[in-house]
Amino acid sequence: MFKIRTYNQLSVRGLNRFDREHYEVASELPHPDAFLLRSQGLHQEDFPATLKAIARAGAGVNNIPLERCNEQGIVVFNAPGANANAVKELVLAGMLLGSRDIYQGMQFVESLGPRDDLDAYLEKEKKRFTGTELMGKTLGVVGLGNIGSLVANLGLALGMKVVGYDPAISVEAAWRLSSDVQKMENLSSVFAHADYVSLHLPVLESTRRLVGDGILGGARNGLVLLNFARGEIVDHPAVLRALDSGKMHRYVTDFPSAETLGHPKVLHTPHIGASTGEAEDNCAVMAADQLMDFLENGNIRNSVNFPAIALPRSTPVRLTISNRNVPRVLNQITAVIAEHEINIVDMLNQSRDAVAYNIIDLAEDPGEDSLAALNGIDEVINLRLLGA
Ligand SMILES: NC(=O)C1=CN([C@@H]2O[C@H](COP(=O)(O)OP(=O)(O)OC[C@H]3O[C@@H](n4cnc5c(N)ncnc54)[C@H](O)[C@@H]3O)[C@@H](O)[C@H]2O)C=CC1
Ligand SMILES: O=C(O)C(=O)COP(=O)(O)O
Repeated sequence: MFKIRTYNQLSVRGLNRFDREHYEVASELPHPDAFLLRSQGLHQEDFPATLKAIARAGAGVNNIPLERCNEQGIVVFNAPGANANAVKELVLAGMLLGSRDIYQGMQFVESLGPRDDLDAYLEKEKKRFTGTELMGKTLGVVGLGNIGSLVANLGLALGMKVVGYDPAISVEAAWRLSSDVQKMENLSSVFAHADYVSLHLPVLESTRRLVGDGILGGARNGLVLLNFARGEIVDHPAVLRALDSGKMHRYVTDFPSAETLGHPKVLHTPHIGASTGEAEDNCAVMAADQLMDFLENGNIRNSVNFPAIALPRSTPVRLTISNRNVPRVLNQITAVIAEHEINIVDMLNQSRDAVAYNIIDLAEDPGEDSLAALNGIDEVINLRLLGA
């Protein structure tokens, strides 16, 4: 029986992927094999010794202490692309909120009590809410991954000119991207060319407060900045300065902060980019399927800290071993197995940065002694014996 501890609201369709004969799935579950979660912050959380994997039913993994997971051999999965369309559609709403005074106009209408001259009054006052059109303007997209590539193509469909910047664009994202998207060499060029800039990059040490005074100083006047990525990517005091000076027209963000709340030119949504039924289903189903394949077969798909690896089962006895990625560990592993006179039927070894991972199908059960010897190899982080 595998135990999955859940956090946050997860789609029932995703949770139903786990067959309850073999999986116990609940919040507050002791001795879990895996966590399944959305934005729950884990940085302050101790990990139980039983924990083997964490599946993030979403894209961003800044809520998970990856360094600690690497040290403890915990495999972290995410669900790339599963909520991308939901975010793209909210960005469209954000662009319209930034170009037309929809929100302010609605607030104005709501503030009116019943009055006989309502029509005449609205016709007189509507000049306060004149906006601009998206067509013909330039959209800059920073980060052209699963979400950014959809947003860039959307901009073209709206009749915008689109420029983009991504220093490490993946081959799949490049295939998705229209050739009409103009490539920029750096972040400053995006801001120098664009009327609207939409951020779709992860928060990393290198991207924290990336959008600050320097970048904003070189931006086009009247910039609308859209942040549906993470609040930490933007230097909020710098954004407020740009709004107050008139350099920036609107800041539209899915990440409310104490600094930006209450500013009349900031439009906040409560981190709902991925909050659609469809995205919640897609994310939870993808995360659950990846977890099950890992727990049952040791295969790894869409991990953010371990290599991608999958081997069809060739025998009922499978060993998986995580080790530090240094020379001669594989030799030691195969030597221990040979010393115990067990035949290796099939095996696969992959590495990623400081970690290596092995799937080894054996002709017979290895027994306690050989498992202890394998565990005793200095560089082995952890080991699992999977039955049929
Ligand atoms: N508002 C919400 O509810 C949601 C927010 N997000 C946020 O959006 C981010 C992006 O999501 P996806 O597109 O699915 O991720 P992704 O991994 O498919 O794409 C991210 C792209 O950013 C690029 N990148 C990295 N550093 C960069 C830099 N310094 N400048 C420009 N590009 C850079 C990467 O090369 C990659 O192509 C997530 O990391 C998450 O923080 C994601 C989903 C929902
Ligand atoms: O997928 C992401 O990175 C998100 O920000 C979505 O977060 P959520 O799953 O809605 O809490």
